[in-house]
Amino acid sequence: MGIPTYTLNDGTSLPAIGFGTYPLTGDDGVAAIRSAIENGYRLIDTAVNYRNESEVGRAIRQSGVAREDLLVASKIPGRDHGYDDATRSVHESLERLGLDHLDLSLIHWPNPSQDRYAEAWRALVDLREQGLVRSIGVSNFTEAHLQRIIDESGVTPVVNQIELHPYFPQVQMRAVNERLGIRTESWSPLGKRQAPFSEPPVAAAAEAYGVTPGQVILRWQVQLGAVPIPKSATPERQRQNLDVFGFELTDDEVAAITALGRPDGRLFDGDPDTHEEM
Ligand SMILES: NC(=O)C1=CN([C@@H]2O[C@H](COP(=O)(O)OP(=O)(O)OC[C@H]3O[C@@H](n4cnc5c(N)ncnc54)[C@H](OP(=O)(O)O)[C@@H]3O)[C@@H](O)[C@H]2O)C=CC1
Ligand SMILES: O=C(O)C(=O)[C@@H](O)[C@H](O)C(=O)CO
Repeated sequence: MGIPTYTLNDGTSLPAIGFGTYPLTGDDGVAAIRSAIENGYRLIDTAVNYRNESEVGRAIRQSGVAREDLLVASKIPGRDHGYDDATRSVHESLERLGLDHLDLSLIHWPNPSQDRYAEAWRALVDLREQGLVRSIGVSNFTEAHLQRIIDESGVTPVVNQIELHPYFPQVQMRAVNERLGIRTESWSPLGKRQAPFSEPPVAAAAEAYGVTPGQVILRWQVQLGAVPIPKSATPERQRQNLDVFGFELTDDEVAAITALGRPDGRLFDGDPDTHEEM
């Protein structure tokens, strides 16, 4: 069964699930990313700050899958938010990846104290016009950050990649993204080391559908309309994480997993109004 796709607000297509590559580096990283591509992932998520763009490029070339069948997303770090810096950053990413364009480029964190994310956005708008980037988006943006770049540029991001897992279901932020016509992407979609695999709603659904708790959580993501980008260096888990389109949770099951949300559900201090990454 192929991976379903969404049509984004710029008319391009995005697979309903992607592969996260942090912190896969070195030859082992290449092997894991190549395995993910060979297992069927067609959206590969990297970033300048993952220091693995060259590994992603090597894995693509070794996989034997045609470049045009893959979507490669990378992210601009906080230190490169100036217009010229952001432009240079994307060029350098392409060099490390060995590609002539990115399918998706995101601003990694808004870094509001620097207050230059709107400049980085203007650079991405121009890079898209120049054909170096097919689609442009953001990550860890709040409603205020989104509204500012939309008001100043007239261009709406295609995605907002945010922390999203059962302990942190981001009900409000998902509603903001939807209202603005922005597709939500979920980072740490399983909840990383705090994955709620044994929580009753997750365990019960796994039992009911004969799937793993990880598959229940990723199916929950899909039914929220979010695009999860789970990372796994384990081929069997890579396959499992992609195999979430053969069953459907009831509305009550979705609601019960969303109800696992906690006020302190963030995995670390990743509040976009205060957490900054250069
Ligand atoms: N934009 C941003 O600011 C951020 C973006 N990200 C992106 O999101 C991606 C995914 O997030 P990440 O933080 O890795 O967390 P995930 O929620 O994807 O969890 C990854 C961890 O879960 C394990 N795992 C994967 N699949 C399963 C499974 N089916 N059952 C049990 N354990 C499993 C993996 O172990 P193993 O590898 O051994 O299988 C790994 O340790 C990152 O790789 C990155 O691309 C992440 C953080 C911030
Ligand atoms: O993985 C990412 O994209 C990040 O932004 C990471 O640096 C994230 O902040 C993290 O993993 C911190 O533990």
